[in-house]
Amino acid sequence: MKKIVLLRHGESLWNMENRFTGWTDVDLTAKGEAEAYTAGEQLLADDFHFDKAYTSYLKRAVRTLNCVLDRLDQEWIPVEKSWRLNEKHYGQLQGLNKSETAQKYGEEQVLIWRRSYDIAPAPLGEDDPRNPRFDIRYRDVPAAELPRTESLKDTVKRILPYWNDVIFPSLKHHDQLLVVAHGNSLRGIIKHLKHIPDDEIVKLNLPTGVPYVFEFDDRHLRLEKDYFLGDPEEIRRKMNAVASQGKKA
Ligand SMILES: O=C(O)[C@H](O)COP(=O)(O)O
Repeated sequence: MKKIVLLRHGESLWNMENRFTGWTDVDLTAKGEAEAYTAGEQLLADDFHFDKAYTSYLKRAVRTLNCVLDRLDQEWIPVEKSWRLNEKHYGQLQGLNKSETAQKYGEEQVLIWRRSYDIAPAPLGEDDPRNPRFDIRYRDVPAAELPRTESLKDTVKRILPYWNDVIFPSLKHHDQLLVVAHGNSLRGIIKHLKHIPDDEIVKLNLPTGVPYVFEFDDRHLRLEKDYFLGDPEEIRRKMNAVASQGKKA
């Protein structure tokens, strides 16, 4: 049995402040770091030995991965970072408080911006200093590929080449892979893996710091089952809390 574990980073500063984050590079809170260590604990208890790990260019994911590997005493494994695993770009919403945005534009509109498949928030201006083209870390990415906003559909389109050409094929010669990324970039991968229809994906809210295991058969790499590690009640509570971030108060 081959396994890929998907893990959303632990709580970030802007998760705590309930702000749209996207490509903004904010750090973990102390709680987020503790969540990452707890995820490591759960993976240790289930005897995971990863062959390779993948993460984004954003420190909340990188640091979560480091905490997990530290807890597992598997810091030596190869790690590959890709901008393609970054969070969905939230355009002009980045930095705004989600509840205040719901008060201003309505909860329904915020739900569309957060969870619809093909509607993107307004883009950052071409000359906005937050435009990724001004950020040195993306200097090797062709300018035309750098987003100034994204729908989940756009995010999936940018992730899939990396998933299909790099991550998934490496399962052929590895048994266990770890992918630490973000709420929406992982929703995109999960949609692809489980063939979730466009209008169903709106309901999926990924909790921070909870390992999500996908098992594949050895021969054909067909998805056999998927499950979260941890207490189902606690996971449900965390998922509901994520869903509620877009409510008025
Ligand atoms: O970018 C963000 O704000 C979070 O990582 C995910 O936010 P969401 O749950 O509002 O999509």
